Amino acid sequence: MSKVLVSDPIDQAGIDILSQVATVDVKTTLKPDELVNIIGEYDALMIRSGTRVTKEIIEAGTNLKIIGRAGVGVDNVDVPAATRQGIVVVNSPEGNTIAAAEHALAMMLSLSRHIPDANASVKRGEWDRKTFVGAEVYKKTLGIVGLGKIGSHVAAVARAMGMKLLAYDPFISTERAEQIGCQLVDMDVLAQQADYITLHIPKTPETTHLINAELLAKMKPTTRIINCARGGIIDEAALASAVKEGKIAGAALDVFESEPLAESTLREVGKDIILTPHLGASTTEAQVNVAIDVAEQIRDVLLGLPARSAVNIPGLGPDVLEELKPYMQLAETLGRLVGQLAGGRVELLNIRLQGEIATNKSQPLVVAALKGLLHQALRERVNYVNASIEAKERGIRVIETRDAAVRDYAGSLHLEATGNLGTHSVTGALLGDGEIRLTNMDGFPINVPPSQHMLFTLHRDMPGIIGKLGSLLGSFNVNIASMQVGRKIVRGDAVMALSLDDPLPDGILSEITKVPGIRDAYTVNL
Ligand SMILES: NC(=O)c1ccc[n+]([C@@H]2O[C@H](COP(=O)([O-])OP(=O)(O)OC[C@H]3O[C@@H](n4cnc5c(N)ncnc54)[C@H](O)[C@@H]3O)[C@@H](O)[C@H]2O)c1
Ligand SMILES: O=C(O)[C@H](O)COP(=O)(O)O
Repeated sequence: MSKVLVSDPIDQAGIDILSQVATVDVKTTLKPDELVNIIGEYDALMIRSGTRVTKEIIEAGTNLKIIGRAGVGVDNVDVPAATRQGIVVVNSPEGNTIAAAEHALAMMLSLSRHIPDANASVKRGEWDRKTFVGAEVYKKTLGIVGLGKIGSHVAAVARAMGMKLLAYDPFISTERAEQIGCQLVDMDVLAQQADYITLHIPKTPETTHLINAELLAKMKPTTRIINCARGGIIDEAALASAVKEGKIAGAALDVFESEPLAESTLREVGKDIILTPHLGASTTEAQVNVAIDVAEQIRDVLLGLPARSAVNIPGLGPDVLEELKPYMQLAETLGRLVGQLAGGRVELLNIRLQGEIATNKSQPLVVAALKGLLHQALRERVNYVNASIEAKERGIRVIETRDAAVRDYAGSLHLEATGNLGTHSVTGALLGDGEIRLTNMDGFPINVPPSQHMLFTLHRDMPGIIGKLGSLLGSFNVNIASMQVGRKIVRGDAVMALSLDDPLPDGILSEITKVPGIRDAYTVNL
């Protein structure tokens, strides 16, 4: 049975799902070196933001197949190291969206009305109404940095509260921003005009210290900043000084450059800075959502199925996966087939995507074909995660063409591999019921389902060949399950595709090519 390590607190709903397929160990107080020492035993690791999954941990995780982040941000995982090792990294892109958006809104209102300090003062026995005079958000301008899932929900609620909305997000269209009721502006304009600024962007090299002393200096003395996205997007020292010196009115932070927050000037500023311990996703509802979402993906991957929210499989989002799922197996099968026909070292793979799969969403099919192609050399070391990297490192050039014209099938895939031993091609399609059909090999039309053990011959179309081949296979005790000949002209060249019940014994291929009229023979195990 597989083993899963859960190293951060996860809702029981997730543990129950994992327990269907694996032994689950929950150890939420491990130090980094303890994790390095035990990770080798596990097939999967499930975390939140508390566990830093470093390269060292990943390299020690020799059995790891998947790292599941029960939340959005994977900045605590060395994703490139995981990718290199073929470990799929999944997250829950939407499970805590509402929780994080509501926390940002709660922070905005709490900051405006000094709720945390007013509450503390009453609890101390005081009744001070003068110190805690606040500000209304109605008719104020909210600047939203990052108009993704969380930013958009914040926008909808803030709009209903009567706020005017500006947004900075270089990756979304003006139309999309207008739909959400936001005016897109650049960061400087947002800094100058907003009364409230809320951050909903990932932490990247471009966003690190996006809010710095220079930008803070452009803000109004009444501006308040909320960060429920990631620590490090704001320069904390510059922010603490700006609030202390009255250059801006206040800040509410849920996330910090280093967590847990150690000694910090942020703690010393008083009622105009409020701090929460990374609580954005900490609602009962969000924790159930993310635990189920990620545990289901871990379960699926351990069962050999694809994950719906893998962050390190190019282009494979849940909607795309749904559309392409039936074709992924076809692409991988054709990749395995053409790789074995080509034998030796493949240098060039031409892939033609035809009909309904000729879209810009079909990149995962190319990855699946590469995974199949490399299977012969790398076996289980190659997967959807590292297939493209492995192909590149082995010098395999990939040329993709897409042709939307529908031919005999709604969608078909053609692979041509060129290597040091020559060029071979295969075409395949799906029948209405999703069954795979091989429809062409090396330019010869065929119509056969793939099977585990196959034999292909290139021969002259002449009487007696089929009988001789059948007798030869019989003499080696190999049973033929089905057989088909494909030819372009009568008595010209032809291919024969045979499905066999057993693998071909060693040495039989050279016997087959001795049969008069048979020029070449290829054995394939799918
Ligand atoms: N505090 C918490 O507990 C908590 C909970 C959930 C999410 N988060 C964090 O919130 C952030 C947003 O999450 P989301 O689900 O909305 O993500 P998302 O991917 O849906 O949206 C992020 C948006 O940021 C934009 N963006 C990227 N780089 C940018 C840049 N340089 N400048 C401006 N915009 C940029 C993107 O175009 C996108 O629209 C993430 O950092 C996530 O980790 C925090
Ligand atoms: O990226 C996220 O999903 C949030 O930061 C939540 O982090 P958490 O799972 O540790 O609460």
